[in-house]
Amino acid sequence: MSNTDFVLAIEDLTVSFDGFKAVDNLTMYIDRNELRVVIGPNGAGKTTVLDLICGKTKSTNGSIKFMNKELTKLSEHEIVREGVGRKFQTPSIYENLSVYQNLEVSYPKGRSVWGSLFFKRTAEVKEQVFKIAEEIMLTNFLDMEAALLSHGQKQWLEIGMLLMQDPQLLMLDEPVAGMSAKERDQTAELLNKISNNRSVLVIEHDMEFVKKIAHKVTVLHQGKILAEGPMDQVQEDEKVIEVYLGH
Ligand SMILES: Nc1ncnc2c1ncn2[C@@H]1O[C@H](COP(=O)(O)OP(=O)(O)OP(=O)(O)O)[C@@H](O)[C@H]1O
Repeated sequence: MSNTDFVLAIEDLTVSFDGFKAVDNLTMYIDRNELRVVIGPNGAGKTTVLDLICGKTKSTNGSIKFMNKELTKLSEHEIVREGVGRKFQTPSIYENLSVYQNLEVSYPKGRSVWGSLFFKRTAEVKEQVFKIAEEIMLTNFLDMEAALLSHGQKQWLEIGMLLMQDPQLLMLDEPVAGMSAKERDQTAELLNKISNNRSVLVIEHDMEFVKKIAHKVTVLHQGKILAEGPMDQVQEDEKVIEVYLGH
């Protein structure tokens, strides 16, 4: 396909594990600043789609273009460098470092235009740490050891660590699992803010949360798209009710 304005263009994507197609000829497009949620029953292929985008799993067939660049041939590290960030379900923060230090170590090395001018870089990193800490609601916790944060705060910190790299696409697998109702609301606000200037792709089972964040919803079933559109439209879809929402 020729160049497009989509941040992510997935076309005819298939991955087969010993003949079993976990993702089957999938085509989907994500716009700039779009917040897309992928829903669907267990085993539908949702996590596998994220694994394929971030290069953890290699496709059998098809194309994944991120800002018009083909990702399927790149390594996981190269894909991160292109600007794709992924958060897994379990937080992978440094428990014995402070919130500040966790954010600081996540700043990409060599990003600074000042190169070896150490003091300039330090100021630049610091500014970014404070900006992100405010975004993830942890300004008052910067000196706290990460181990002492609540479960929800740890999840936000990990989102913040990804934001330090300024990805153009952020992918999150069940970001509110295990969170309190208040933390879920705050996470919805956070993701809405984040998608003001980047695209976000979320897998989620919590439909109340999905309603609060999704611009559009893609329903996966047996590796294929069952339905796609705004949440209020998708939740009225008979096929979707039958295989997923009605359960
Ligand atoms: N590396 C692999 N090797 C073999 N089969 C796999 C592999 N990864 C995923 N699968 C299979 O592919 C199917 C899709 O799994 P996937 O984890 O993507 O589903 P999911 O929609 O994320 O489900 P859940 O909601 O339970 O997380 C499952 O049947 C799974 O067993």
